[in-house]
Amino acid sequence: MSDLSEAYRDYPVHLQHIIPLDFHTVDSVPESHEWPHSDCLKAVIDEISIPVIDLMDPSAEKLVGHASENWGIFQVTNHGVPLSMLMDVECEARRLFLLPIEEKLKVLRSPEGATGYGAARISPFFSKFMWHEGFTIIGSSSLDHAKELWPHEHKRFCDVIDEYQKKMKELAHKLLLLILKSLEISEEDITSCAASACESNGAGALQFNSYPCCPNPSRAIGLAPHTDSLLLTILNQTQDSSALQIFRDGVGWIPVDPVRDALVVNVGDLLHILSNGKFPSVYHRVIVSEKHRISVAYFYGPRTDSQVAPLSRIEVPIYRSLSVKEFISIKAKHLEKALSFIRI
Ligand SMILES: O=C(O)CCC(=O)C(=O)O
Ligand SMILES: [Fe+2]
Repeated sequence: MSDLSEAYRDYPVHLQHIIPLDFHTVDSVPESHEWPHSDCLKAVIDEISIPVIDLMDPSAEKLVGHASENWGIFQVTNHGVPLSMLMDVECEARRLFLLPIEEKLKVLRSPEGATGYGAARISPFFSKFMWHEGFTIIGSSSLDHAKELWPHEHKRFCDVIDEYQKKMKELAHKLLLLILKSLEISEEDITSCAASACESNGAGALQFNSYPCCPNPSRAIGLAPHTDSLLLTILNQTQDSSALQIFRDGVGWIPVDPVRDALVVNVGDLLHILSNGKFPSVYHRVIVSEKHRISVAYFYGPRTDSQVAPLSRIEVPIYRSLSVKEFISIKAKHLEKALSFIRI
């Protein structure tokens, strides 16, 4: 069993919070999915946009460090992931979500499980449901699920996923090194920290997100505001519509407008802890529209038995040291309040 699955096993989620609505059968937003005050979803600032960094730029290291500190999110171009690979993974995600609900339920995430089809993990924290269905893959978990969904043609799905995960891991490692270099820490600390994240059984996961066409987008929400838990997330937005938004203190919600062929990179809670609070773990949400949207997120993290603590040797640490597994358990109980529980 993979590390991350083990970390989630102690926090079962009730089936009611796992089984998504059969979105094809509804022609209005049911009360269960109607969010109060969702009109505020439109109140976004359009004039400011998050940094877009060309990874081939000689000053990429400086730009990445600056964006991590000032935004906790940026987009990268010239990232080395072939466009064909981005399109192939989108196509497989689409193929999966277009299956009838009875098929998708064959690979439903179990209450103690971490992989498979189901609603967002954060669902139990909210009184309303989200306009979303997801599919989570950890390591080679997709093999059994794909066999279940396509008994005679699962190979294509698995090949695409394996290649994509490999490429994401490579890119995440490269990005992590760039980000860590901007902290005032020793080469040795950088190498050992990055090495722990790239071990074969690190806590990585691939998340397919689907936001079905919504009959009344101003009443529903795709993903409620949250931060990502691991070190960093690489998001393939796949479409040209703006749906992802980040919250910026003093400004409000800002859209992350898709840039052609770019990938979105955001800081997660663990990197926020490692940086002693220097890099904000960005608070984000997803809105829905009349169009079906797919996104593919890769969450990158170290082994769940490894320790995480602020890396700086000169600053006073603001977070205590803890294992990744312990952090995941605190987050599973307290969601965005998790960081306040480990503050010194
Ligand atoms: O779909 C998106 O744009 C964002 C997805 C996301 O935030 C997540 O999977 O954690
Ligand atoms: Fe997220």
